[in-house]
Amino acid sequence: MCGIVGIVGQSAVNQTIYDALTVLQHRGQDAAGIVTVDQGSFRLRKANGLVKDVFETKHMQRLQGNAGIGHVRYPTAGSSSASEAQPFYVNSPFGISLAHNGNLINTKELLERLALKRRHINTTSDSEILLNLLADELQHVSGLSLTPDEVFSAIRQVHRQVNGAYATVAMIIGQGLVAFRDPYGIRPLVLGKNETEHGTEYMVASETVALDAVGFKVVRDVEPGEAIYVDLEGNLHSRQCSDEPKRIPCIFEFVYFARPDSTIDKASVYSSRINMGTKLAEKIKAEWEDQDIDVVIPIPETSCDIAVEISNHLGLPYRQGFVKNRYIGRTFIMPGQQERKKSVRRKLNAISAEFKGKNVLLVDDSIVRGTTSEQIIEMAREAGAKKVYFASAAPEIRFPNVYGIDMPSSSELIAYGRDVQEIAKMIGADGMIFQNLGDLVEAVKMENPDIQEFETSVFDGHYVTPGVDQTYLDHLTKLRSDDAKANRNNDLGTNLELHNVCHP
Ligand SMILES: O=P(O)(O)OC[C@H]1O[C@H](OP(=O)(O)OP(=O)(O)O)[C@H](O)[C@@H]1O
Ligand SMILES: NC(=O)CC[C@H](N)C(=O)O
Ligand SMILES: [Mg+2]
Repeated sequence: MCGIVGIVGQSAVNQTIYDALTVLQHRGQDAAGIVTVDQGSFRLRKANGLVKDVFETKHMQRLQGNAGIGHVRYPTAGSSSASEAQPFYVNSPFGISLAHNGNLINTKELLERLALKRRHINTTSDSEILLNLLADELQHVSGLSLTPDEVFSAIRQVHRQVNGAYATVAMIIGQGLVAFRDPYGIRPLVLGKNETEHGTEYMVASETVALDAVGFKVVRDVEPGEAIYVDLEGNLHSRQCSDEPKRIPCIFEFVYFARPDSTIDKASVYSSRINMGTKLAEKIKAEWEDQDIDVVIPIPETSCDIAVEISNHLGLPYRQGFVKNRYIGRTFIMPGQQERKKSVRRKLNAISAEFKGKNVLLVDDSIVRGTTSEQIIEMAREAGAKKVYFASAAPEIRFPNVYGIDMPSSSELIAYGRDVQEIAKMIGADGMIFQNLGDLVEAVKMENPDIQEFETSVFDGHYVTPGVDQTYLDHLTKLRSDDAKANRNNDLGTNLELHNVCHP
């Protein structure tokens, strides 16, 4: 997942974008970037690393101007090279800079189309393709300034060509900020505003928490297929640009990705997780009639809210038996399996008193590769647990994700080709329980009954966009499995790639 933000303000936006990116850091830890518009020029700083490390004072001082966009990256396409950090830039027409959360499917076809238009794509990033498609559609405009109609009809054409997930912000020099969400609204995008004595400031971001953190008020979600255009005078325009919009948000945002204090498509992430806890506790009660659990223990951090609810519902004590090292980030979104594996023990440590001689129920939001659960169970046993049960608030993940979560290969998923008993054996649990998909959907739907459908492909293999068939999935495995990535990164050597207008 990635985090995006865009602002048209009434005063300098560099610090606001920086602050917003720090609260979106959980969506991407690999790279960060900010572009601002200063007196008709773009200012850009992007590099691999966390927000706090990428932007030094000297960079912040350069990022002048009252409008800008920002990005935190978790790669799902292309490479981890710093040259693929975002925002990307093209100089024609106008000069456009773009940041993207999601993943495009039909990149091969789009690349061929762009080549015919003599547009050169310099990286392997799908986001650079998206930028060039938008640029190409804006190329048809005749005047020197853009009208909202022209912006919206360009985005309509982009929607017609692209298959995939894309929440996008783009800054067009001398014109304004453009933001759009794919026709299914797979990835989240929210609009906010701030009234100042000089006028209204507008902001779009991946999650509402970014608006809260910088003092903007949430206006509403950007609708699936909708585009927002804020011109540099600060006027807001919006239009539905998809021929067939349909709200099908990614359910994994609610399970894991988003922060609990965010609201997506009017559904609170926190309350959804509480509901997941209630549903899972009901299943535990129904299926484990003679359960002998002494204590419920979460696997920090995302599962904490869920575990509290399970303990309440089962009438069992809740204990924070694992201490989380606050200086280690999220392990699942780390780029390679070796690093993920190493980080679990650096991140979590058991408090023996909570395990010694007890039957414990460990709760996690999800089990993907099994990296966390396997090691955590080992730690619980080393700390003296008698029996270790394991509960997952999401169902078994058996299918690749193609919409912005880096799970490209089913063979890397621990639940692939295994039933619950086999998974329990693999991770060393004495008993194991997964949420039913229907219950997970219900848990989020309770927070907004108007959401008719969710993107649930990792659980059921149903892909909502065209273009995802076995040939595509095989191609993805070849391109992005952990082994493929490791080989590619070994080949990288010294970084000789072209970085567009990045000042070190
Ligand atoms: O089965 P796995 O492949 O290990 O993936 C699942 C685990 O990864 C995530 O935690 P992460 O450490 O990324 O973040 P968190 O601190 O927000 O829980 C998630 O919450 C699970 O604990
Ligand atoms: N997770 C994401 O949203 C990734 C965005 C884009 N596909 C990239 O790899 O940079
Ligand atoms: Mg976790």
